Amino acid sequence: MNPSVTVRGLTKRYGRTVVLDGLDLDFGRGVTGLLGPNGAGKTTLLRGLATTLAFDRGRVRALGLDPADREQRTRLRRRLGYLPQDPGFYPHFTLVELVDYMAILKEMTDRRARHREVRRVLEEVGLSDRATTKVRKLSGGMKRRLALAQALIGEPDLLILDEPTAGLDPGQRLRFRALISRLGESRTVLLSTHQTEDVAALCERVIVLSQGRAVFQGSPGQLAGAAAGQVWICQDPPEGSALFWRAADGRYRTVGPRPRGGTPADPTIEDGYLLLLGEPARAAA
Ligand SMILES: Nc1ncnc2c1ncn2[C@@H]1O[C@H](COP(=O)(O)OP(=O)(O)OP(=O)(O)O)[C@@H](O)[C@H]1O
Repeated sequence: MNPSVTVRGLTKRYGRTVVLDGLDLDFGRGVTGLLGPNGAGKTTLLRGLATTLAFDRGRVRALGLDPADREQRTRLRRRLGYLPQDPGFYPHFTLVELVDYMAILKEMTDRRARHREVRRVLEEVGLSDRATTKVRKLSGGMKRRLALAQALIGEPDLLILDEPTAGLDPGQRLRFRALISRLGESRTVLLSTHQTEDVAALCERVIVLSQGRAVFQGSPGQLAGAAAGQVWICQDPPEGSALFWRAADGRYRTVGPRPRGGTPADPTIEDGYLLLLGEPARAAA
């Protein structure tokens, strides 16, 4: 892999709280998923890579550019699209006005080309029929789609998406997955999510962040493989396991040491993730 983004020793503190703790990462073209528990530092990392926040220490190279250098940061901004966790759009703008305004901020000065681009990105996210609706009248899922639309302006080489599928209905989630995987064919896409299904469906690479460090970097298959031989199905609630749940077929699923009467099951990404973060041990404590 020839990485489009390289991160070395990245550190960010808020007061005494260390949020990113000497983070090292590499990822390249295609879709990379960023998983991690609440507060792991995902949004902080994405904000930094999107150049809206300065890190305290460490080095980033994105598309061959150094965001710590003012001139290179401007060049990088021209080539990146960012979907923030909470975009906070102007509520009284219509969708078309808002996306047009974002396109102006992205230095699209040719009016006709800009209007074409605004129509294109609204079409991409299925919001063309809402073009003249005011932002404040959108549902949560529609606002998410609008947030993706503005990130797509100008066909950026690097897309940084903070929980792009949060709040989407199943049909839209599928549509988003198709769009994001298509974008990943020719660009570098980094997306954070709490949905392991999204990672399985979309990502060729996954990074797990915990307490500001990357505790896993590899393929989704490798993450699932980390739980091989540690996932069990039982007919009855497993004795001695603190973390188990009843599946739809009425049997019990557990991750960790083999419970009495447990038969092995195929591990999923979620199993690998839970084990990696020590969730079974935490539940037992
Ligand atoms: N502006 C800020 N000032 C102070 N602390 C902050 C600020 N932004 C984030 N934090 C803290 O930094 C830590 C990491 O937050 P961050 O939003 O990056 O986590 P996250 O992995 O994206 O979490 P989530 O999955 O809940 O979105 C948290 O402890 C959070 O409270």
